[in-house]
Amino acid sequence: MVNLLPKDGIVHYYGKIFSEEEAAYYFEALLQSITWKNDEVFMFGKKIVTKRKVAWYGDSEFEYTYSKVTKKANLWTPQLLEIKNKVEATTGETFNSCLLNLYHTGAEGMGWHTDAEKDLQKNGAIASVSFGAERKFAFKHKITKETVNQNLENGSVLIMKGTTQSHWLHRLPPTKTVNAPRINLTFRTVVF
Ligand SMILES: O=C(O)CCC(=O)C(=O)O
Ligand SMILES: [Fe+2]
Repeated sequence: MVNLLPKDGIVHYYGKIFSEEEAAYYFEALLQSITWKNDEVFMFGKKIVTKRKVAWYGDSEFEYTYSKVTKKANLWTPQLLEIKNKVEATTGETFNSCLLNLYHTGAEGMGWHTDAEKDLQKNGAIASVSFGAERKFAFKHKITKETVNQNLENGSVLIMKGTTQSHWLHRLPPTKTVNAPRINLTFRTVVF
């Protein structure tokens, strides 16, 4: 499997692991069954409510601090467990929690960041599953500013592991060329 990063981390793109039918089914099922909430984050010291919707799920109703706001996870739904099982079987990694993001249109994205919150296992693998509109995902090296791009297809999975979060930022750039919605799931390992 080729590493998308030239150094300082490992990113594997598996491409589509779900068929078009499975991806369409999961997109609709997640849209309906997940308890979506507008995300509250701190930016420049001010609490802001994002347009993007989010939800946390996991093995237990643990509390999780993300961008300075503490949230409580929901317990896995049947579909989330099916998706998690498929991702674990494909990648050989295991996960105990998942952050879901719902981007209503290409106008919504996520700025440059790392997934290195203190509750996350250090250098643990993070699996990113995408359903719905295809979007560009970008990495930028913190020191050299090198960038790497990957289109995240409907029903695909991408893994970030090793020292990726220490050396590379990532983002989902907003785009004028996409109007359709997208659901992204990032499976993670939270340390209790
Ligand atoms: O939507 C995406 O593809 C990226 C999501 C992400 O980076 C995150 O939830 O930390
Ligand atoms: Fe992230």
